[in-house]
Order: sequence, then C-alpha cells, then structure tokens
Amino acid sequence: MTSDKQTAGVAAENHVKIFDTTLRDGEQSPGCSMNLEEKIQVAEMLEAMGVDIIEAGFPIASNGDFEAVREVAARVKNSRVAGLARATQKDIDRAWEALKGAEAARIHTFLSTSPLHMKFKLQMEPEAVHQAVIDSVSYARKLCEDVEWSPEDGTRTEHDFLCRCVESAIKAGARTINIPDTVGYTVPEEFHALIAMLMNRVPNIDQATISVHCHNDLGLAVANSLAAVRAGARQIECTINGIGERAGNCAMEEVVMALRTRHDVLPYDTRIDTRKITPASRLVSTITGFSVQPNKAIVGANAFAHESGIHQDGMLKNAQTYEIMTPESVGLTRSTLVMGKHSGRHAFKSKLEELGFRLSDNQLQDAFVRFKELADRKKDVFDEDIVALVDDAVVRHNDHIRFVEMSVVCGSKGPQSAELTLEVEGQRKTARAEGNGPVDAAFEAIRAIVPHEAKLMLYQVHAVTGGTDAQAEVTVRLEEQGKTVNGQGADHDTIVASVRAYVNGLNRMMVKREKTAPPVQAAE
Ligand SMILES: CC(=O)SCCNC(=O)CCNC(=O)[C@H](O)C(C)(C)COP(=O)(O)OP(=O)(O)OC[C@H]1O[C@@H](n2cnc3c(N)ncnc32)[C@H](O)[C@@H]1OP(=O)(O)O
Ligand SMILES: CC(C)C(=O)C(=O)O
Ligand SMILES: [Mg+2]
Repeated sequence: MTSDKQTAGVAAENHVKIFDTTLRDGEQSPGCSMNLEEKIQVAEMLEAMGVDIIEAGFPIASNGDFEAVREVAARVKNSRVAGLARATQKDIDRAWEALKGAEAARIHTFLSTSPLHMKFKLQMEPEAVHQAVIDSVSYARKLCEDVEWSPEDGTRTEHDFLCRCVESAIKAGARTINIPDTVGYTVPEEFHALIAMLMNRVPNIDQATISVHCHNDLGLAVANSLAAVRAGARQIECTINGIGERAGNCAMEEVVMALRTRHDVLPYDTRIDTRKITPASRLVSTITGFSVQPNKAIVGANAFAHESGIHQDGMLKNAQTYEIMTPESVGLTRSTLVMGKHSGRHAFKSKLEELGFRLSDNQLQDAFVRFKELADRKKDVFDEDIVALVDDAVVRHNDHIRFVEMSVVCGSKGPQSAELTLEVEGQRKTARAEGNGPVDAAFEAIRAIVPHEAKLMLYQVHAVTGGTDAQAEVTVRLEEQGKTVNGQGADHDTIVASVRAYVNGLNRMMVKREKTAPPVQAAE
C-alpha cells in the first residue's frame, strides 16, 4: 500500500466522504450489467467528479468482477478504490489480489449481525459471528491498511451486540465502520438515534469514521443518510441515479445537492464537482439501460422544467421563485448550438461535449453517421434526439450481434411479417418470420437468427420528443435462468428501435453469462 490518503482514517470535522457503490451495489440491481469497458468509463467519471472512494466490485463473485476491480484499481489515481469481501479468508485474499495495484486501496468486509440474518442466513451463533468479525478484520488488516467493516442488516441488530461488534472491529483495525440499512427499514429519527448511540457508547469510536449505507425500500435512503450525518456519520455510501438492490441505494446526486443547497442547516461539505452530476447520470443510465424517471429529483427530465403559466411567469421575473438550485450547478447546460442536417463533425462534437458526452473516435463516428441520417429525416433535431442517438451508439459499442437492416409488412390485413438481417460475430445472417404484429414478427426473426432461451419480460416504448417524426426509444427486459438484463434502442422507426433494444439485451445477456461463469477459487 502507498501512503495514507485523505480518505483513510478519521474524517475532518465537516467533510463528508462520498463512497460510491454504483459499480458494486448499483450493479446488483436486477437487470443491470456492465462490462469491463463500461465499468472503467463509470469509474473514470466518478474519479473526475471527486468521489472519495469508489467501490469497484465484489472480486470473489466472478472473474468479470475481479478483472473490473483490478482494472479500476490500476487506472484510478485520485480516488481510493474499494473491493467487497465476505468474512472469509478466500474472499479477502481475492479482494486484495484485485486491489493491490491501486494507488490507495480499501478492503470492505461485512458480516450480518441481526438475529434474523445470523439465525437463518448465516446459521451462526452470535459468539461465532463476533469472533468472525475479529478474525476477518484482523486478517484484512494484515493485507491492507485501510479496512472498512459493515454489520449487514445493522439497523435490525440488537444495540448491545452492535456496539460490541463495532468496538471489536475497530480494535481489530477497521478504520471505517459502515452501518448499513440493508433492507431500507429505518426512518430518519431512529437512524439518527442509532448513530448517536454508537457515538456515545462505543469507547473507541473516535478511531474510525462512521459511514452509512442506506437502501430505499421506503423511499427514505437520502433522508436517513442526512439524519446520520447530523448525528456524526462522515461517510455516505451512495450510487448514481440511486440504482442498487431492489428499490436502490441512496442517490448520490440527491444527497450531495441536499448538502450543498441546504448548507445553512446541513453545514457539511463534500468534494463532489456537482457540474458533473448530469453527465454522470446520463452515462450510468445509458450503460445500465436503466432510464431515469422524468420526475426524479436533480437528474429527471422534468427536474428543471416549468410548464404552468404562473411558474413560467415567476421564472421569467426571477428564476429563484421556482428553482432552489440552478440547472448549471448540476451540469445541465442550456443549449447554444442548434443542430440540423447542415451541421458538421466539429459542431456535432461540440454539442456532445456540451451535453456531457466523452466518446471514443469510433463511437463518435458511429454517432455522427446516425445523426446525419436522422437530420435528413427529421425537421428539428433536439438535444433529446442527440442524447438518445448517442446513448444508442455508446450502448452498441463492442456488440457481438449488430442490427444491419430490416423490412416489415404490417397493417390490418396480415399476416404481419419481418425480414431481418443481423451481423453475428462479423457474419451477416438473414431470416424472415411472421408474428402477431410487426414487433412480434421482428422478434421472431431475431430468435431464428440467434436461437436463445431468454424470455421477454418487459417491452416499453417512449417518444423522445413530440411530433409524429419523433424518435422512439424502446426498453426491453430479458430473463434467462433467473438472470435479467435490460436492453435499449432508439430510432425514428419504432420497429427498428425495438429490434435494436432486443439485440442490445441479447448482447448484455452474453456479458452476463460470461460474468457469472464460476469464479476462479483462490486457495483456502
Ligand atoms: C447486502 C449485500 O449487498 S451483500 C452482497 C451481495 N452481492 C452478491 O451476492 C454478489 C453476487 N454473489 C455471488 O456471485 C455469489 O453469491 C457468491 C460468489 C458471492 C457466493 O456464491 P456461493 O458460494 O455459491 O454461495 P451462495 O451465494 O449460494 O450463498 C452465500 C453463502 O455465503 C454466506 N455468507 C453470506 N454473507 C456472508 C458473509 N458476510 N461472510 C461469510 N459468509 C457469508 C452464506 O451464509 C452462504 O453460505 P453457505 O453456502 O454456507 O450457506
Ligand atoms: C455489503 C453491505 C454494505 C450492503 O450492501 C448492505 O448491507 O446493503
Ligand atoms: Mg447494499
């Protein structure tokens, strides 16, 4: 390990460390999967935002997770990189193996402490759990100077036992004690009291930073995290767009903007460059296929939109009448370049930068070709069109299966049919199929070209802008042997967008199959 960084040890009085777990808990969202390249893109964005600690994955879980943690650890220089491990030597060894190349690393080890989890899940007596906490933290500390320990299901743990485990974990060398509300059960007053209780009762608590990790099952993850900070917590675990297990985790954009906007009553600072919030949200939504609900705080499409007359009147007179923060403060810039069929590559690139995208040359080229095609067909090309189109180009990068062309016969007479050409591992294949409507026929044609077991669980169409020439954005969810993935596609033709989305889902399923291949077992 290299030198101690600002992120190790006890936090400065009013500084709240941001521990982002988009790449670990976020990736545990049903339907979510990121490949290595995508994880690196997200990690680089998090580093650029000023995230203190990036939890890059759970290295024992799969070879894909191990490689992702190792690559992120090797590349990221300005944030600490953490890897998750259960309370076993093989998990901790595997995490350290992935992390040891990092400029600043953290092993995050956890063990359930609630009666319910100990009895039914771990099938361990409390004494054995307590001993395992000491053993796992001590072992991790032999490898890495920065160790975080979490009592899983902390908010449903008996207080005496929680205090005892926390004290022992600190004695064993944990520098951060993270209190997870694993099932999103607590409420702000109760969580505040729990953190205050730990601050008062655990004798060596001042040797560690208290962290919190809140889930959103009751929609309280952000409120609970803020209550904990008021009680003395100085690290918040969160994810971009609040993605994560079940209803998700505390949303980074919300908690950071709450601290910034209400600094008068919450006088705590983070290192986050809030102008990177919108691009980060877009990147994560594109990569995971999880669209952001329009009324989502901070990053939803409507978060800064004003439609009713009285509000618009107020906004024209003084924006503060209806805006408690500026769109610019979260990186939402008002458009300066109007795009159309006469726009060139330079303007397109500038527009993408204005919208917060950073594309490789190949992605830029793909997106530009599609932009020109769209501009030829569509009178007004809005920012939303460009976002949808670029999302599509980014998503499709490195695909094994690619859409080439398609024609459909549809209408009320039937039978509806589709003739589709895909490129599979570089080879063109064509199939014709009939179906119950053109989308069904097109999906049948995909199944004929790429036979697979996955079932279509969800099919959703959304118009990117108004007007009959609007682009369609389609989301599908596929399920195969209990594993789910989301696929997204955009096109001015709804059926083509549907095929793009389905093909994207199949590509993601291939990544998921690779990632869930049995992990290489480290020696016990
Ligand atoms: C609250 C959270 O977010 S925890 C993190 C959740 N994330 C994940 O689970 C990531 C994906 N998971 C996986 O890939 C797999 O579950 C693996 C590779 C981690 C483990 O796979 P398997 O060895 O097949 O075990 P499986 O998942 O079926 O069961 C979990 C085992 O870990 C044990 N376990 C759970 N938590 C812990 C812990 N913190 N420390 C030690 N053991 C634990 C369980 O008791 C169970 O043990 P058992 O097999 O003796 O009954
Ligand atoms: C691993 C732990 C911190 C977790 O994700 C949870 O308890 O929710
Ligand atoms: Mg969690």
